[in-house]
Amino acid sequence: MPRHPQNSPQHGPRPDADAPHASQRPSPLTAAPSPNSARSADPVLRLVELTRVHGSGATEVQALRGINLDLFPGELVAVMGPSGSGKSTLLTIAGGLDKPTSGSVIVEGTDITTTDRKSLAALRRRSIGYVFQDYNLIPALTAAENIALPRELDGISARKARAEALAALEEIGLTPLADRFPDEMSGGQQQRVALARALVGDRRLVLADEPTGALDSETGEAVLALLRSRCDAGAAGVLVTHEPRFAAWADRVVFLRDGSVVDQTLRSSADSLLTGQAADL
Ligand SMILES: Nc1ncnc2c1ncn2[C@@H]1O[C@H](COP(=O)(O)OP(=O)(O)OP(=O)(O)O)[C@@H](O)[C@H]1O
Repeated sequence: MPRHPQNSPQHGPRPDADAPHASQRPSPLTAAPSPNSARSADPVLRLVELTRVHGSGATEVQALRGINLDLFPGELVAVMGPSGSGKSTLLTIAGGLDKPTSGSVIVEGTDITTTDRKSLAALRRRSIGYVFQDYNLIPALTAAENIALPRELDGISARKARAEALAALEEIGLTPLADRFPDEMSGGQQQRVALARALVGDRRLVLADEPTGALDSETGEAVLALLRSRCDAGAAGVLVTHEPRFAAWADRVVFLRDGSVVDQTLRSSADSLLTGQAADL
């Protein structure tokens, strides 16, 4: 079972109406790292002095300014910050979907900023699961086919890939939807299928860009529970979110502003987030 911030010994309760006052409970965001986050292990993801400049001349935007971040097995890190602070830019570069202007992105020991396109594509399929806010399922493929596709591209037999996809659907409670097309599913169902696609094949790095954006709160919690559960099983996850209650599932929260990390899980920040006082986030 995933550790829920409400019932985990390491995570304090969410800010429900009947919850104790923030000062009386441990903050989930400042709690000790997860037992799975083996700090002695090599990081799954390393961002080293990452910068990204979009455009040039008068339209130039410095989206990232020297970001450093290590993410270890078992860790789920939430990235928060105001609109335009660089969250999506950070995630797309970490996932190999965009290149930094300078700096390194090291995924399981490989610098993906210097690998050739073919190797990068293979590494992304093998090691990186990416969850988009708008699901990005292929409309012409069923749920099971969407999940199986990256595995088949990776050389797994169609039969094995389908078996894995069905197992993934069972894990997320969507077995009856295996043969449905995306337009025959609700937004929440599509997002869970997208998450299953990101997780299938034991990818060690899961990057999720506001995966709960279009979902009701109950479905959003279910998606977060899945992500948390995969991190508890040893993956490393990055979650971009505007929602403090979803960030409460994370081991650490990184706050971005104007392309720089301005804060990381300070108790005061975490508590004010959980009590809804961070008005500018
Ligand atoms: N392709 C692009 N071309 C030019 N500027 C860009 C591009 N992508 C992002 N930017 C700019 O880079 C900065 C960071 O954008 P980014 O989308 O990473 O922020 P964000 O924190 O994810 O914002 P939001 O919360 O609104 O999604 C912003 O000023 C944005 O306008």
